[in-house]
Amino acid sequence: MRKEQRDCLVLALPALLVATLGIGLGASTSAPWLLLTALSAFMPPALILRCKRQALRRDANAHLVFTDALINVIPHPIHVKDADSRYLIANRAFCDERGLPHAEIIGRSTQEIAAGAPHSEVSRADDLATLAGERISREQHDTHPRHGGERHRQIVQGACRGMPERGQERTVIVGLDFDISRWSIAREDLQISLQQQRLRHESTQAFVQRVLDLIPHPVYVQDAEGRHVIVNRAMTAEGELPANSAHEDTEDAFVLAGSTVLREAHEHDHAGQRQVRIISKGSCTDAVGQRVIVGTRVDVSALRAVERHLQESLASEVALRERTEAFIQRLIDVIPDPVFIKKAGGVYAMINDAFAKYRNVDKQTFKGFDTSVAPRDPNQQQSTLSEDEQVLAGTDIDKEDHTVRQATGEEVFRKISKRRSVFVDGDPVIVGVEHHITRWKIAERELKAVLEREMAQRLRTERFVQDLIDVIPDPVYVRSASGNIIIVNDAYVARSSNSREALIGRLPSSELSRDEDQQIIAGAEVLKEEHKTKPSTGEEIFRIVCKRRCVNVDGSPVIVGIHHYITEWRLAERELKRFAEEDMLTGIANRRHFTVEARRALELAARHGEDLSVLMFDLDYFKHINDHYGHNVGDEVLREMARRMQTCFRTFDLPGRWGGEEFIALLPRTSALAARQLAERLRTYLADAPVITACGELHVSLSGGGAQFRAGDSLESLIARADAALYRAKHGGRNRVEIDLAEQDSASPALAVAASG
Ligand SMILES: Nc1nc2c(ncn2[C@@H]2O[C@H](COP(=O)(O)OP(=O)(O)OP(=O)(O)O)[C@@H](O)[C@H]2O)c(=O)[nH]1
Repeated sequence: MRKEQRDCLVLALPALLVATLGIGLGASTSAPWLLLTALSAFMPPALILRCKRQALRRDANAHLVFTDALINVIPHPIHVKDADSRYLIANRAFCDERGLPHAEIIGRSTQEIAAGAPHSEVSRADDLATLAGERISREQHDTHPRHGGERHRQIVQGACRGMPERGQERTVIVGLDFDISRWSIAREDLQISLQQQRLRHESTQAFVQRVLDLIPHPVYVQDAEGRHVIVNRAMTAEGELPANSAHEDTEDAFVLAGSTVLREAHEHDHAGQRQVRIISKGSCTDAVGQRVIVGTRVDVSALRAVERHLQESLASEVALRERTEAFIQRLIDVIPDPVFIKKAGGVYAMINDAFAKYRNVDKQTFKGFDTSVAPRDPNQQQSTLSEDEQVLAGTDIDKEDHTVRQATGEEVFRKISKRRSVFVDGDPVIVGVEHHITRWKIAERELKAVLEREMAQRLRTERFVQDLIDVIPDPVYVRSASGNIIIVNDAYVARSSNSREALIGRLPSSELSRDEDQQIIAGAEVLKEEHKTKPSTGEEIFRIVCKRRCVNVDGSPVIVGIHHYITEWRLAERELKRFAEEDMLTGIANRRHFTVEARRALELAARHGEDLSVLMFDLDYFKHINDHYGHNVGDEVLREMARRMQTCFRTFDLPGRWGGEEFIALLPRTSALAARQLAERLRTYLADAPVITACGELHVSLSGGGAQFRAGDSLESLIARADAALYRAKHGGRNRVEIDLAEQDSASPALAVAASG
């Protein structure tokens, strides 16, 4: 017997033996045969056959011997006890187990055998229970009495009737003590393995449950009978599921057969709200090999609502875009110039009526890059495309285009502007406007011709004006409103130390002139005389300055000024005046000027009640000087007489030559006595200081007479009284002064004033 067969026999034997005992103990009357029959189930057929042949050849006693031999073959402890629990039969394995010889066991009771044994034995009570018909079958765990090893045993015991003894049959106890240590250990291992497998299964199930619970949508696992074996938390939260419809049952059958389901379900929830779910079903094999349905019910109501909203928004956007495009179309159609919107590659997105009319195309059907619109010249076409690329890159194009129509020869001027923009569909586009400026260009051309003519006319006018003012001998200039010189004539340049070019643009040097120019621009006129003396040369300059506001040929206000130089006139005038008022020989007032001034002084004196006196002088024996030294010397004496009069008299006195060698002096605010003192001062001065002439020093004297103005006096009467006094001085001996003192108040304040002067 091979080891595997033996192990199999060892493992299967207890169960079969128990079964055999259960059957045999109640059914057979021949114990050996019964036992043999029971054991035959565990024995090889050859052994059974041999046993049967031996049994047939021997008698009944021999059966017991055979039984002993037979049970000794069995490696497990087997015994047979009588009703008193004494061993009748014990096989070799039993004896070895107890460590006792067969002889020491047979006939002894269980209690005797077990006394002192560490392991427990079947008790007497068990035997009695067995004898009463109760079958004992229990496992026992103890320690081997000899080698101390741990062991597990299966104790099986039952009652068996019919054992012959002295012609009677008695009931015996048949027991089996089967070592199941290996089997028990294997069983424990199996239990542990099963426990671990169960824990793993539970753990896996828990993990699967947790995973499914994380899914926010309902997920379930359903077996073939329609029972939900797993549902996730989201599914549980939905409450009780409605029963499947017939259609769903059919659907589930297909799913279990391998189909998959993915469909949308429209339902209403408990609150009556419309729900949209995505139902997904598939099948798989579960851990125990059963086909199950795995289903999900994803609520996409919110997504569908968003989708519906998006669709509505999209439709609205499309409508808005269409309305926008229509508005843009209407807008650009209003523009009288050709307008186009072009995409990359020369594709026209939109054109207006003016563009369609100018290019002779149908606006509604015209789309894309039309060769009839595109330039016919390939080079020009390429140039246009290149230009469009620049515009799309961000470069603005502003250019003028001039073409001549071949058919009519008509000139066309256009101002083309192109800009980059973004169309309503988001594409970058070129917005172009072709502004037709033919009329303006032709008008400009004509205007330019007119302007050139006008410019020529203006140049001629300016030339004429320049020539005109150059004829004027006086300096003439034209200043702008801001004061800059814009035109000067030759006379102005001639009087200036600067060139004409240096003068043009120059501003007035003085603030006064600038203010005056502003007044003239405002409308004032200036006509004035200026008198200047050049510091460098002392040259006197007289000029009449005339300024007036005029309008230039270009329409701007200007200041036209002319400097009329009258220096010669003023000097001649001054000379004439001198001739009219001065004595030509002596330079003092002549008789006419003296008379005019004297009359005015008499009027003032009479009006203000002031003193006024007149002195008259006559050189003594002057004829002798003339005669002796000549008239030139006489003239020298006369000039010296006049100089000394100017020396002796006050600044407000007026000395004059009355005629020949006669002199006169008008003394305002001077009394007669004061006049005497002045006359005496002159007389002594002349008498004491000889006159130096070409003929040497000459001693000259004078005679003087004076009179003070009185009420009612005329100039003639006053001079007459002075002259009378002079006459008295002449006749009184000459070189003396006589004053007309008749009725003169010597204590008058006027006299005191004259004396102090
Ligand atoms: N050199 C010169 N002599 C003049 C001028 N005017 C008059 N006489 C002279 O003055 C002289 C005046 O002489 P008279 O009238 O006789 O007076 P007199 O000689 O001064 O004598 P008495 O007056 O009496 O002292 C004349 O001989 C005139 O010719 C003049 O402008 N120059």
